[in-house]
Amino acid sequence: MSYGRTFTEWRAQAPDWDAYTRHPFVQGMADGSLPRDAFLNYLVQDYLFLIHFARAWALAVVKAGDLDEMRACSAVVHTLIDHEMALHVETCAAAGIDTNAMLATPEALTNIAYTRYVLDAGLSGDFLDLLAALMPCVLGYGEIGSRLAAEAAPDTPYRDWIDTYAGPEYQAACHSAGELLDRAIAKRLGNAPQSSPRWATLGDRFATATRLEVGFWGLGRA
Ligand SMILES: Cc1ncc(C[n+]2csc(CCO)c2C)c(N)n1
Repeated sequence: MSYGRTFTEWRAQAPDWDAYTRHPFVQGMADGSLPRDAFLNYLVQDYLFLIHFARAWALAVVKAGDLDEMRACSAVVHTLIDHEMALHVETCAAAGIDTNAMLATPEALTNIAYTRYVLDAGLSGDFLDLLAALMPCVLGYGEIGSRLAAEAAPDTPYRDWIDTYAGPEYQAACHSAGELLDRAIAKRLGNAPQSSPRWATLGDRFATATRLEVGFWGLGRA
């Protein structure tokens, strides 16, 4: 599967991409062996993660260079707050964890590290720095979702999670994000961005965010 040219190149150069998308936590969702408590720990942390991630996409609206970029980024803010977080709220509610309990849970250090890294990429850099740090999250889950939809055990209890990220709405959002990235790169770095001095730095940001994703799965310990 492909979510655009830039992503394909950065992905190939991020040493931890497979450690992220094929993490034991992910394989545990696929075969159903992941303990429920581990999943719920992850989901509560992920709820807190998404709050700051929505702030980062809102910062992307501020850092955008034209109305099309603003529209694309504000759509992600909306999707995140009104759709993606609903999965977390509903799944946790079914396990007796309400939103107040989720909000009262201290953020884990690896969670703080990840979201604040992304926010700093945007605050200290420009739109491209921020997009490079945002992409592993969006596109990695797209890749995981569509692989698990094909490979997961039919009776895995994590079917809702898989369906959310494998579904046509989320996959369409991934294609839009990949296009947004390709257009943003072409607009600022031209048609041969690999020869820009910024290319390596942007790839490093992508690789660092990928590393932070690997750490995030570690939060799902029962
Ligand atoms: C640690 C972590 N990484 C990635 C995602 C997935 N995700 C976060 S924001 C976003 C884009 C808008 O839907 C997506 C897909 C997650 N939930 N948690």
